[in-house]
Amino acid sequence: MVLNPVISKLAGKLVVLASASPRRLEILSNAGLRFEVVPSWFKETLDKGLFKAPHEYAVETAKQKALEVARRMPFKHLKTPDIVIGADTIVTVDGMILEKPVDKEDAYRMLSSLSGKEHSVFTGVAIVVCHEKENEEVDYQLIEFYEETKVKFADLSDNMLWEYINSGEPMDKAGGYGIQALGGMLVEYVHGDFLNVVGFPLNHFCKQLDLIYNRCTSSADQEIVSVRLSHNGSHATSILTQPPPGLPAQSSPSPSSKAKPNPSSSPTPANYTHHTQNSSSANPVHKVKRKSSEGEVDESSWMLVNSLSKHTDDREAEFIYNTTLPLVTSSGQVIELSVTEHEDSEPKKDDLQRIIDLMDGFKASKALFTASKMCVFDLLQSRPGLDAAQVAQEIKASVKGTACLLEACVSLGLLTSKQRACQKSVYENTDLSSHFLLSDAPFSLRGYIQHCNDTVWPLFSHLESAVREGANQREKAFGKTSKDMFQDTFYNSQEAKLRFMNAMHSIAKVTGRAVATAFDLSSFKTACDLGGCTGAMAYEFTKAHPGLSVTVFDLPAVVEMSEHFLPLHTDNRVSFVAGDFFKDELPKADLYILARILHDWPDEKVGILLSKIANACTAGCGLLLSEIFLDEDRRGPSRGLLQALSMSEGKQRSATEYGLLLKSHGFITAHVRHTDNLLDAMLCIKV
Ligand SMILES: C[S@@+](CC[C@H](N)C(=O)[O-])C[C@H]1O[C@@H](n2cnc3c(N)ncnc32)[C@H](O)[C@@H]1O
Repeated sequence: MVLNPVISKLAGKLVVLASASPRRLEILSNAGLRFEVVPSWFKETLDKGLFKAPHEYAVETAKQKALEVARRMPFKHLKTPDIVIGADTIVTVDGMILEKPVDKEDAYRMLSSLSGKEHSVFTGVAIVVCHEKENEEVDYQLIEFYEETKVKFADLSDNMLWEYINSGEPMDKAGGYGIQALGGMLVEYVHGDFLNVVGFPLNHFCKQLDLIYNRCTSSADQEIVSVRLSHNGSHATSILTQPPPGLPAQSSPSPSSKAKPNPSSSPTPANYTHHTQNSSSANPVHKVKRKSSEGEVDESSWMLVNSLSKHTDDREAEFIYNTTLPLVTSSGQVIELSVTEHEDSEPKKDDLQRIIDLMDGFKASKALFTASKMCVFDLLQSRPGLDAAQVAQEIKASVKGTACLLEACVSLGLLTSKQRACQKSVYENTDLSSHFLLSDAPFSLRGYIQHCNDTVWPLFSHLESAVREGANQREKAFGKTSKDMFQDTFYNSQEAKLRFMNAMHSIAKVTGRAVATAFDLSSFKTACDLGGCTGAMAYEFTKAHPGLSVTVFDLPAVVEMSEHFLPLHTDNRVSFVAGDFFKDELPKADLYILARILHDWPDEKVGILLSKIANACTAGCGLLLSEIFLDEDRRGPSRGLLQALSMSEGKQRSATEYGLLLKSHGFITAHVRHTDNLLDAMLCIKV
């Protein structure tokens, strides 16, 4: 009997259901589970077209719902739940996903498409297990799965359909029917879990809980370690309760950890590889096994918590190590994890390539910077098909050097080359260069590339000193002492200022739309973009929100140059005000935007700025923060962590760290979005 031991393990834990569905509530309370209901604020607007299979959409929605509540509760409810359960039910028929009907006509369309046919009901479920750490940070461990049930509807006449629709029952139900009530009369048969159709796959859920709480060591014993899973150059992060026998933990064990070093085995480092294949099993599982010099370790050693199949690009996955558990979960792949130890094996080809790529990274960057600075991409856009000698003549460079640069750019995917009959290669831009490297492309990153070359590169060439001294290297890099990064480095000459503004402009144009559309801002009428620079971000906000006017507030040196960056069609809903946001009065607005501002400053300065914003705000005002949010365990993204290496007074922070800073000034985090663009975003509300 699975159920009771599971339920009793949850006694005394704060279990939260991130759903307002009365049916889910009933199913779980009938099972004896004690929980709180905190409906998720996550808007179910994921683009269905982005998912390969319908269940992936349901699982992702469930995950986002649960994570939103798990992240909100410590701030809004001032308590951290032990587990948060999110679920999303969808109906699919003929390749279409049906959710809740918006009106009666929609219900009719849905129900008539189901009439006389078999359809699938998928419920995606996400269980977020929260581990609160001493420093108030919370680690989230995610278990996700789905259940599919097949349902066949009888042939339904229009009369029957309308009678059912007029009963009002379809309106809040996925697919427009409720099998547990009147809708049961429409159903000819059900194959699979009936409760899954009602809205929650109780049996599958209990099996998952059983695996977490009954068959694995207590969550308090879990040791979070990071392992790199190498598979075609990909990586994964794993959560282990303790390391496999013979394998040392990669972070120091907690006092309660049962991990013991195995003296007979070789020490670090270890390589992990995983292999994936599709499982034909109706109840898909992830199998994981370890190979080492001591032979294969029982498959029962590992429990996979998160589906690798979801992360086809960077294949992030989480594992819990456990000595007794067979295998777990979730969506359709069999994964085999092999562990080998360095002393016994040759380095893998992938690993070698990865190290070489890292070693050569700076050469690739510099080749890109140089080709961009010498206008190679602009030239080949206006005159495609030039050979090296012709390019050399145009860019006033040696033929030999130009040929090397062009060939390097081809190898980096920035140019293509074709051999002419005379054996000469001719060059053209690739789509990548045409999108991002031309001076006049809408998403041109040329300004930012120039900033990287002229400002970031010199700073990085003094990285060792920066690391030794823990101080910025602007004096070494630029030969001048500087107290204020903006006034003394970026704005100390007209040329430097324009270069910096160009860099900000190009990044804001590329990232602006994703930030501006990350949240529903329809309740705000006036916004102030603090440190809004050229106004590029502000224009994206006014484009995305027709009812919004934005005041760009920046230093006088910047505002006086803003007209150089006006878009072709000027927008009179964007205006500029000059001032210093640490000293001057801030323009009044309903919404304050801080895009790529706070990372430049230490907590103390951030405190000054936030208290000025808080004073300017009344309850209900918004603060939209956009930055690179570090992962909560500070293991990524490397873009943010690498940027921190050349930063001076400022620092990179996680969403939780930003949330806490904002909370101390009366702002409650309402939503966090990890956009698939360069910047993440957080919307906070003043209470
Ligand atoms: C890293 S840039 C970000 C620009 C813009 N928000 C974006 O996302 O593209 C920082 C901006 O803050 C402005 N800034 C720095 N110190 C300031 C101050 N004390 N008062 C007003 N603006 C300031 C800079 O001039 C610059 O435009």
